[in-house]
Amino acid sequence: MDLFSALNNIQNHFFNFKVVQLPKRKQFTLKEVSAHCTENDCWMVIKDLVYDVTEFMREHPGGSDIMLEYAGTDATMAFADKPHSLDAWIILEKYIIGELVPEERMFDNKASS
Ligand code: HEM
Repeated sequence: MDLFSALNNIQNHFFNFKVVQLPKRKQFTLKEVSAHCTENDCWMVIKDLVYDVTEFMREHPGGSDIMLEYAGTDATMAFADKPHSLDAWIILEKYIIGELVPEERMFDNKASS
C-alpha cells in the first residue's frame, strides 16, 4: 500500500474525506525539450522543470532574441545570471508543462519522483 492509500484509509476511517493526490507532471528528456527551439515553439528547462515559453517570449522585458538563444535548452544558469525578480518566477509558474525525467535532474526540487 502506498503512502496516499494509507493516508486515505486513515482519513476515511476518522474523518470521512479523501486526501487528494495531485496529478503527476508529464516528464520529458532534454532531447525532447531540444526539439522545441524556435520562436513559434519554444521550450526551456529551469531548475528541472519544463516550460513552454512560446507565448511569453514576445512579451519578455529583456527581449525575445535573448530568450531564443536558450530555446530548447536548460536555461537555468542564464536565467539566474540575469536580474530576475520574484515576478519573473511567478510568471514562469504559468508556463510549466512538465518536468525532466529523474535521471536528468540536477536539483533536488519539487519535481515528483
Ligand atoms: C524563461 C522564462 C523567463 C521569464 C519568465 C523571464 C522574465 C523576465 C522578467 C519579468 C523580466 C523583468 C525584470 C523582472 O521583473 O524580473 C526579465 C528581464 C530580463 N530577462 Fe528574463 N525571463 C526569462 C528568461 C530569460 C532568459 C533565458 C534570459 C537569458 C539570459 C533572460 C534575460 C533577461 C534580461 C537580460 C532581462 C533584463 C532586461 C532589462 O532590464 O533590461 N530572461 N525577464
